[in-house]
Amino acid sequence: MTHDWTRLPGRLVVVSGPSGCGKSTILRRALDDPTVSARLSVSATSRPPRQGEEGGLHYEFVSRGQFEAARDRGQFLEWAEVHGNLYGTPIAPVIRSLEAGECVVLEIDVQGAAQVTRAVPTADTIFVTVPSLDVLEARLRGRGTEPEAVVRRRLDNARRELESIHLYTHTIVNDDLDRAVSEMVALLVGAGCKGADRDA
Ligand SMILES: Nc1nc2c(ncn2[C@@H]2O[C@H](COP(=O)(O)OP(=O)(O)O)[C@@H](O)[C@H]2O)c(=O)[nH]1
Ligand SMILES: Nc1ncnc2c1ncn2[C@@H]1O[C@H](COP(=O)(O)OP(=O)(O)O)[C@@H](O)[C@H]1O
Repeated sequence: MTHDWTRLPGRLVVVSGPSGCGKSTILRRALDDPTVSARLSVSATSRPPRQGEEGGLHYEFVSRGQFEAARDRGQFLEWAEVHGNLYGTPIAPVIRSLEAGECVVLEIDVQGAAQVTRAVPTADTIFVTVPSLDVLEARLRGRGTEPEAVVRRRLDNARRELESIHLYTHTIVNDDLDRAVSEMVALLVGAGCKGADRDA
């Protein structure tokens, strides 16, 4: 499916960063800010749900077979295998939002981000990083959502993901959370994702 993305009035923003850097925490707070108006795209994944994760809200949880069938029908804007699981952005809701002039945020990995920027060169890209790999390790372990082998795999991948940081137009170092959230809010507003409480 090819689309003329430049014709769509909405804005597309891509956010990436290694597992445990804090991108979900920052985005949850930034998207709640009244000066921001944006919708977080819900990805499909073959990863099993973590405790507390809800299908349709955090992800659409599907089997590997269901994911591959949807991918082969062209239903994803981008997709990638990350830490051994498949993840993809359903294309139809993104187009609907962009046609309606809305702002859509994709929280996706570096491989997916490269696919999106090839298809939609006008997309804004934000990389969330951490002050050091030790901090990343502490956050990932502190979150307590993954078994040891999965934590190790995610830390190994983090080194490779950090090599792509220069491909992004903006970077946020998530040291102090409040500051990182303020920076995300400013970048989203700057990208055109303005809420009603923001002057035009
Ligand atoms: N390419 C791609 N990556 C995704 C998508 N959804 C999530 N991801 C990425 O997959 C990675 C793992 O996500 P997840 O298992 O939720 O772990 P987390 O990053 O520790 O919260 C992260 O880098 C996400 O940004 C998607 O639709 N496409
Ligand atoms: N600035 C910060 N300082 C300390 N802990 C943080 C900070 N930002 C996030 N965290 C914590 O780090 C862990 C990983 O954050 P999360 O948002 O799940 O990361 P990601 O979505 O990038 O995998 C969570 O337990 C979160 O509460």
